[in-house]
Amino acid sequence: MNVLTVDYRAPDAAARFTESLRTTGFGVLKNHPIPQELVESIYSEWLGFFDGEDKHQYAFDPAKQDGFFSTAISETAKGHTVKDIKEYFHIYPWGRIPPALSERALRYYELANALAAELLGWVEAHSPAEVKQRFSEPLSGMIAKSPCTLLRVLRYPPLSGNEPEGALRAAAHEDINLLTVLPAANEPGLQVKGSDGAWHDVPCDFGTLVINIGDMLQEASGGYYPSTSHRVVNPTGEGRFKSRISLPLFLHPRDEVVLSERYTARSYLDERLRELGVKM
Ligand SMILES: O=C(O)CCC(=O)C(=O)O
Ligand SMILES: [Fe+2]
Repeated sequence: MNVLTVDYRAPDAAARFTESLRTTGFGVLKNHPIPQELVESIYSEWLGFFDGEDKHQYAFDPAKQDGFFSTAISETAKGHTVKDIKEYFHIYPWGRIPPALSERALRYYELANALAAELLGWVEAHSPAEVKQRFSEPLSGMIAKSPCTLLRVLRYPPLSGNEPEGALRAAAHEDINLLTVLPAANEPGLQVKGSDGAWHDVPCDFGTLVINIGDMLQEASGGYYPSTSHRVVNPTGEGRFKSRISLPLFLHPRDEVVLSERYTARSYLDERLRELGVKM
């Protein structure tokens, strides 16, 4: 398992980054264009939000899927029975966002979206012809102006010691979407499963960006790009008393985008949300 950390400004960045995605499902970027002070201020203002009571006024809307998902209702990963130890807020530009937190979150949403479009261009340019011809349109076009792209602010609370047996911060899962952009979190814990079946720490130097393939890109590429299992393990030692904040942007194609002969983006997503138990 070799998740590469690639310098965004290096001349061979696109090729090396795409190679890392193809072999591991993950790639890490340093010297990327997302300002670290923006990420850090989002972490700190949302930590305050999760620590307060206001969040309960934003209870998630089962139809629209925006808003606050408490630890009591947060998802159970596909194939698992215990809930993850996490709470989170789903941000869509058209959805509810606490007014005091909206400016930075939306700025991040825009910047990370633009970077994701560029990275999808890298992926496409470095795909073999037989993979490229499966794409119903350019990958970057699939996400352009998509109202379905979701920014999730996640807060993994400190551990109380009363967690259910076997519960993890995030149980092993694959992401549903095309591509995920995830700034390194404020605490470690993210692991990816190798083809050897073992769990490996994803490089998480603060300031880097982690990018991973989701199921929709695996589907659209006929399996050429793997959507690999990953998880967030529980901290030990001093880390048990700390919250972990992370900020994945899940790049989702517009509903009508054709992923494969079997699925559009919408039909694929609906199937997966029903499996997660967060949609009827
Ligand atoms: O918190 C993390 O580092 C990863 C979160 C994740 O994998 C997810 O929400 O899909
Ligand atoms: Fe994930």
